[in-house]
Amino acid sequence: MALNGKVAVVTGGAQGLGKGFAEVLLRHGAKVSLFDVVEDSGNATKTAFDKEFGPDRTLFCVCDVTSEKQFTDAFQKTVQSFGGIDIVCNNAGIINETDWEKTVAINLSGVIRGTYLAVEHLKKQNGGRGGVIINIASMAGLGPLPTCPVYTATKHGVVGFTRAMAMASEYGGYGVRLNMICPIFVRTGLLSSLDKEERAGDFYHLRDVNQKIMERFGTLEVSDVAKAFEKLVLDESKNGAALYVKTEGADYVKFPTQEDIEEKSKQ
Ligand SMILES: NC(=O)C1=CN([C@@H]2O[C@H](COP(=O)(O)OP(=O)(O)OC[C@H]3O[C@@H](n4cnc5c(N)ncnc54)[C@H](O)[C@@H]3O)[C@@H](O)[C@H]2O)C=CC1
Ligand SMILES: CCCCCC(=O)CC\C=C/C=C/C=C/[C@@H](O)[C@@H](O)CCCC(=O)O
Repeated sequence: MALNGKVAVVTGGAQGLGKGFAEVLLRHGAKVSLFDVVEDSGNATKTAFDKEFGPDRTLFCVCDVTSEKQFTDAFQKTVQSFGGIDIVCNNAGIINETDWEKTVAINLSGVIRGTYLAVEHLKKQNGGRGGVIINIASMAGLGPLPTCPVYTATKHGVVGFTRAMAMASEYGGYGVRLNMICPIFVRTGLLSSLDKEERAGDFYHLRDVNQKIMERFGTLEVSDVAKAFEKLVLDESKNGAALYVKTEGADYVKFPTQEDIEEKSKQ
């Protein structure tokens, strides 16, 4: 997909991976609406992008993805300012095993809400232009991370939901593609979440295990995942695909087919 002149929404776009994805889109000539709860960082990121890319290319909307009203209003404001939407990246996420309901509300319900709103705006049957939705899952959406079971569950949920929606879009002729990114550990603020007892909850005693898993898989920079995001957003052939990003590079995940599952269950 050529990105010049396209309009994108990035949730959790004020910092970390979301900021990195927004920068990729801006470099390709897109306009970007950043949705985030943290007003200071959102404004600071918009100011930095204004300086680098010009004043009319970025919008910042205060938006908590757990609020239907704030999310709907932010989509509306983006359409009013930029004249439509072509790309939506549902990226906002946290790790909090103590307040696990908040983790589910942001990481899974927030992605579901953001995807439904995106489909409503992009879908050709509603007068939309079609486009692409990229949901940010994790390697913890493909295999279990024992140090954060609820975070793991939300990311598995994002993978299952996005794959099903990709099929629904294809069967329904929405003109919208839905894909996922599944990175291993990335050096952002989120990475230290499990070092804090109030975030790690009952799994605080497993912080050494977390350290070992991190050493085994290694850690990425935001720019590594931004490069994978660029590859995925430019590739118009993919729908329902998950790009696994690791230290050796990025590869598409080969999900088992129904035949694979049935074959294995016979063994
Ligand atoms: N850092 C890592 O190791 C990995 C991160 N991910 C995923 O990438 C996504 C981004 O994470 P990072 O950039 O690492 O974290 P981060 O903490 O640096 O950035 C997350 C952003 O989301 C925003 N946010 C949090 N709650 C929100 C809400 N309710 N509404 C709107 N915005 C909200 C924060 O204010 C922040 O700007 C998350 O979904 C995370 O699960 C996936 C794999 C690895
Ligand atoms: C501080 C935690 C931040 C987590 C943020 C992420 O989303 C990063 C996820 C990164 C890696 C996940 C790896 C999961 C691997 C599992 O498939 C499994 O292989 C782990 C096995 C652990 C073991 O054998 O001890």
